[in-house]
Order: sequence, then C-alpha cells, then structure tokens
Amino acid sequence: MPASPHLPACSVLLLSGGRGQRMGGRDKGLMQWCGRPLIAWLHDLTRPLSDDLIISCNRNSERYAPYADRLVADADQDFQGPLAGIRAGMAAARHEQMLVLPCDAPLVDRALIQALLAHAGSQPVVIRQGPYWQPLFCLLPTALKDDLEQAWQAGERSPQRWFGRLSPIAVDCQPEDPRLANLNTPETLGQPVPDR
Ligand SMILES: Nc1nc2c(ncn2[C@@H]2O[C@H](COP(=O)(O)OP(=O)(O)OP(=O)(O)O)[C@@H](O)[C@H]2O)c(=O)[nH]1
Repeated sequence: MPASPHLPACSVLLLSGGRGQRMGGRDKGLMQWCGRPLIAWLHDLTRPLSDDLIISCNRNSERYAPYADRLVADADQDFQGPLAGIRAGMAAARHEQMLVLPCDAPLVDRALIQALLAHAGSQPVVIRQGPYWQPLFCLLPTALKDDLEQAWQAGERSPQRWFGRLSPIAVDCQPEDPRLANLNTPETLGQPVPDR
C-alpha cells in the first residue's frame, strides 16, 4: 500500500541485527523505550506504508516475528555491520524501492519518510545533516541489489562508501533534527516521548 496516491509502493527494512555493544550486548531492537520495545515504534510508523515490512535480525527471531511480514538474517552472522543487513534486505525485498531505517531511531516521523519517498527513482536517496550523510536513513532502489552484491564480494562493508559511488540524492535535515536521534545507549533510552 503506498504512503499516499502520489508516493511509490516500497518495501521497508528495519535494521535490528547489530551487536549492541553500547547496550551491553543486548538486542537493541527489543529494548524498552517508553514502555514498548524500540522495534514496536518503528513497526507502528512503517506498517501503514508497506505490505512488505522486513526486519533484519540475527537473534530472537520469535520475538521479532510479530512486528514484520518477514525476517531476514545476515548471510554470515558474525556482525559485519549494517551493510550485511541491507544486503539481506535487498535480496528479499519485493518492491522496486526499499526504505531503510535503524531500529534505534523511534523519533523518525512520517514526514521524513515522505521526503525520502518523494525522490524515489534510480538513485539512492539518503538523509544528510550538514556535511554528514545518515546512511541508515535512506531509500534504495532494489535494482541496485547486484551492484551491492559486487561491492560486498569485493570487501565493501561501509553503507556510505557503497552508495557514495552511486550519485545519491540528499534529503537535507538540520544538524539538530531530533527525529534522527539514535537511542543507542542505556542513558538515551531514558528519553521521554516528545510531542509530535
Ligand atoms: N543486520 C545487521 N544489522 C546491523 C549490524 N550491525 C549494526 N546493525 C544495525 O545497524 C544500526 C546501527 O547499528 P550501530 O548502532 O552502529 O551498531 P549496534 O551493533 O546496533 O550497536 P553498537 O554495538 O553499540 O555499536 C542498528 O539498527 C543495528 O541493529 C550487523 O552486523 N547486521
């Protein structure tokens, strides 16, 4: 189901396959924020946007299953980084575009997603804050799957270096945009739900 009649259908990939070292090695997507697992917030945000909601996770699959249409795991489950999750998601996605979000960003809103979707085409669309790309907040054409596979086989493990070769389109946000906050430490999980 498209986000609106004017926006394209997309798959959604929620990245939750990390090691979570700053969380003491715990599975970050399942950690509670404001009374619910982080992944539940991302699920509720993206569920109305897609009939192809994929979670990349490498453990606790039974606990993730209620929040996705499908789960994918990294091919090599030794935590090679988020590009491994993107690779698995690209191989599984059913639509021509795939929205990627990290599980630890529950403040993302629909307007931000719509800004990405508005540029859907043959190039990656990526959030940028000032000079800094936010490579895990992006929209990827799934036709780039083979390009990603070649890069991966050549040893690439950086999402930013990978899409950097592909003339990405930037969606610029303010450096302090609170929607892009990553709640990736126990302290940040104490942050309250803001007014939206
Ligand atoms: N599939 C997959 N996702 C990952 C991997 N590493 C990180 N991610 C995801 O990428 C996003 C950003 O991850 P980071 O915060 O940099 O890494 P992390 O492992 O979650 O946490 P730290 O170990 O504390 O850095 C999160 O949504 C992670 O779940 C990985 O090896 N595989």
